[in-house]
Amino acid sequence: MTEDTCLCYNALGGLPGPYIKWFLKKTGHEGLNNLLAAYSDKTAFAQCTFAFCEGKGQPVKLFKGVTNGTIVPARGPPDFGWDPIFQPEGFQLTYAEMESGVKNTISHRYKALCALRDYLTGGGKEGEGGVWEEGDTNTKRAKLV
Ligand SMILES: O=c1nc[nH]c2c1ncn2[C@H]1C[C@H](O)[C@@H](COP(=O)(O)OP(=O)(O)OP(=O)(O)O)O1
Repeated sequence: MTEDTCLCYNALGGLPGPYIKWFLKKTGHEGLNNLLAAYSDKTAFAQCTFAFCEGKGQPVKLFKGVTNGTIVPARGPPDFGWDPIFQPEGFQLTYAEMESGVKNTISHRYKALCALRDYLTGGGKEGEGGVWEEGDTNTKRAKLV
């Protein structure tokens, strides 16, 4: 099982997406805001994907969770990733300003894990906002969609 997290700006067609780790490292929170300076659309979505394979020759299954939000100037403790610049839809707080107990009930990772949990416990194809689909057994790395 493996996991990957993307932060996708709608104005940029989904970028930085899986490259967010390196954009964050090189440009910081301010740079991540500046990327959108030329666009009025500041919306973005956070996506988490767990890839799970039962064994050799078995299909890779992808469990995805998406949380929509807006990119804002950094607010809150700068302890974790891009949490200070992501304000989820329906909230006045950034991920960083929220109690972790609140973030953990709305986050992209929570939704992906719900989908994985539902699959492993024999639940339906859709969890609490998360979905799963089959990947490609021939790829060494799970394909992110
Ligand atoms: O909920 C989150 N809230 C804010 N930031 C977050 C979150 N979740 C991951 N992050 C950060 C860590 C890393 O800068 C980037 C991609 O995460 P992620 O793909 O899991 O990176 P990683 O450290 O596991 O590295 P790698 O994929 O090369 O194994 O976003």
